[in-house]
Amino acid sequence: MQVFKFGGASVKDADGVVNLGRIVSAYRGHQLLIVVSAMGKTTNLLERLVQQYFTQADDTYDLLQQAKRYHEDIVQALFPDGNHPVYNEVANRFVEIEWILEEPPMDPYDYLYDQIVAVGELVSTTIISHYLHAIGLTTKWLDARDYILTDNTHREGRVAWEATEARIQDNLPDLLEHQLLVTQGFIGSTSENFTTTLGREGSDYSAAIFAACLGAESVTIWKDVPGVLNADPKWFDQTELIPELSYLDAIELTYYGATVIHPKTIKPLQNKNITLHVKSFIDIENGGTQIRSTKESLPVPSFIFKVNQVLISILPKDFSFIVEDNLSDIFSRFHAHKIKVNMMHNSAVSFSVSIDNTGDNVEALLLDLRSRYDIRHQIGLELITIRYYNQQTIARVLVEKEIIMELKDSYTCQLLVRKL
Ligand SMILES: Nc1ncnc2c1ncn2[C@@H]1O[C@H](COP(=O)(O)OP(=O)(O)O)[C@@H](O)[C@H]1O
Ligand SMILES: N[C@@H](CC(=O)OP(=O)(O)O)C(=O)O
Repeated sequence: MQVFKFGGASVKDADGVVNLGRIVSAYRGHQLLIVVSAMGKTTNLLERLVQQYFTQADDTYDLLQQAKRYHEDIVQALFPDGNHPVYNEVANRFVEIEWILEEPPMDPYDYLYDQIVAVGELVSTTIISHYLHAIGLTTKWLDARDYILTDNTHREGRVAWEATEARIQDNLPDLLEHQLLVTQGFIGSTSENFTTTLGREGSDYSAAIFAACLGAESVTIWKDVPGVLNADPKWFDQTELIPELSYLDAIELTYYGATVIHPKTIKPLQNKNITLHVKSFIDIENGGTQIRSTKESLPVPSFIFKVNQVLISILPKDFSFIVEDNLSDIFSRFHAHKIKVNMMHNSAVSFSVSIDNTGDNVEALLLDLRSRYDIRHQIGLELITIRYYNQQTIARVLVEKEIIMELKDSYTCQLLVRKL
């Protein structure tokens, strides 16, 4: 059996859903489970809705209307019969959000976030499953929350692997024999049946979880790019396709921020030796990238750019050294504010980190750190990571840039820079 994953970009409009139908139809007769994300930028919209609801802002219902209208337009384009059951099912999914909005927020933010944001994936898969049925494919919609079980960490649910594997293995192999299965990426549930999410961009990870538990032959992630390139084409001209990639290189690239695949995706596949294909949903005949067990190293240097970085330098107020107890205290503060460290460097009396400038929680972190340390920070920096670097590649990215911090090991070079 195979697992396919379609992200938001692939189903951003009715044409995208039709294209998905075309791709899946070409695999008629194969055992297939497809994992789908929320359509287009729906998750961002629902995230804004949660923020506004939590602060009881006036435009909460406007945002809900926007989300409804966007999906209604897609449904109308796909199902000319206004009495088709999909209309009611989609409306009912949004009613779940309306019920929450009717009461002032009483539950913790992260819990409410998961209950609301998960609706994006529930709606998209409802539409897609009906569409695939309408074009003649025997399709079954599955609620991923019945299969992917997590702990209670809302917004970053940690998978309960044994329970998840048991649920998937007990139920899905039989179902796969008779029909195409359609389920949601990104969502799971706790043992008490509360919805959780797996972290932003987590649908790739969902596909890997299903594939690992089912012992799939392969996973294919369908993207708006020809495969994994040696840099994000949004930032870099003249990118090159990497036709084959080892699991290790893929883990390293995604860890440093290559957003084409979610970093947690690779490990479960590597453990079961399952090949991951990254292919274009626009040019489906193109071979794309295969990520598998291979001794080949990356054929070309690869670049990862992260803009909008904040460099925070942390110094003990009493001029003591940065040693284990300080480091452990510092990391626990980063963890408490859900802030991930992109690059770090320590000396005897200071510890410096570069993080994404995500706004409010960075402000809260700085306030918190200042209670115990002297803090300096610089904003507006750019972090450039080069895998398999050489002097030429470093020179290429440093044009009109000044290095603020630099780290190198045998394979990877990280440069924190400021534009001149
Ligand atoms: N090394 C890379 N190779 C290809 N694409 C990359 C790379 N790094 C970042 N990207 C970006 O990843 C995007 C696809 O991921 P994303 O937009 O999250 O898709 P989806 O919503 O389908 O999951 C591409 O449009 C591209 O801009
Ligand atoms: N919809 C979720 C999960 C996801 O993975 O989406 P995408 O596959 O479009 O990146 C998000 O936007 O975070």
